[in-house]
Amino acid sequence: MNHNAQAQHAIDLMGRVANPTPVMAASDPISNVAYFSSSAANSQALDTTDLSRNEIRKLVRQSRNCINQDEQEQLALIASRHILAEIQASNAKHVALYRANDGELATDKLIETLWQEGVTTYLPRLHPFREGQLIFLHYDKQTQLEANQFGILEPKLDVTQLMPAFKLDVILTPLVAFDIHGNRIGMGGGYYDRCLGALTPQALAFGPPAFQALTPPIAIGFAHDCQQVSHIPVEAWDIPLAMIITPTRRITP
Ligand SMILES: Nc1nc2c(c(=O)[nH]1)N(C=O)[C@@H](CNc1ccc(C(=O)N[C@@H](CCC(=O)O)C(=O)O)cc1)CN2
Ligand SMILES: Nc1ncnc2c1ncn2[C@@H]1O[C@H](COP(=O)(O)OP(=O)(O)OP(=O)(O)O)[C@@H](O)[C@H]1O
Repeated sequence: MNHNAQAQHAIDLMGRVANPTPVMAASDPISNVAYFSSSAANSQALDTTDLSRNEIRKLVRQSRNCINQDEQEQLALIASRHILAEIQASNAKHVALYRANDGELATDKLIETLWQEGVTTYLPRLHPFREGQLIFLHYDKQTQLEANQFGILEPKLDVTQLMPAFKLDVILTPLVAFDIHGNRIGMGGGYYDRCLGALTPQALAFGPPAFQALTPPIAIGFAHDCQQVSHIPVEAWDIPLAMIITPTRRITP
């Protein structure tokens, strides 16, 4: 991609995007973007009372896959603008993201903007031999990507590019469904559950003394509005997200 094209993306993300019309305007302290309030948002969530995790997964995956390409692009731009404001406000310098799959909110323009803003970005890769675990590798425009077993692009394995997860400032977390309390259901592999579970203050307290002084990364969910559900059946291993950003909502449980 040439320099002009990148600059165009930055303009798109920083300026061109139309704000959604809020039902209940709550002024965002970070930018002048208005969001629905979290409580108003819950009344629009899909009623998932009595549904299993697999049933919720199936329904929500279907609904996010129904969003057409044009709308996907617009929604990703709007949500990217919101998450960019969060990243800048928290002064995060090392941010893990994901490459979109299965109707997830796209992150490609967000990533290009982060590069321009001097933020270092990382992508997850399935651990080469520890099943169910993720590693994070540095990602810039030179990084070679390859598809994993699920068809998701991830950086080729290069140990010089490894980033320990506890050194990240923000982990932008993909998810299938979320609720107002920050609970999430993912694609079903338990990858992010294990990763976030190892980064809680309680987990870090079991590590060497230096780990106890660490500030764990902030896990922020990034999702379409249609991925919000009324109830998530919570399991013992679930780690709630600190924040969820959608094109119209900023949920802080
Ligand atoms: N974009 C993105 N990257 C990600 C995740 C994610 O949710 N989104 N992950 C989050 O953990 C990890 C990958 N986890 C995944 C788990 C299952 C499937 C999946 O498509 N499962 C198929 C069944 C495949 C099979 O049985 O072999 C399916 O459910 O249809 C995809 C990703 C790491 N990278
Ligand atoms: N911290 C953990 N330690 C061990 N096993 C775990 C842990 N977290 C999840 N698992 C296992 O992973 C499996 C999948 O979990 P779950 O259905 O919650 O995944 P998910 O949240 O949908 O996926 P992901 O986190 O990859 O997006 C479960 O059977 C569970 O036993």
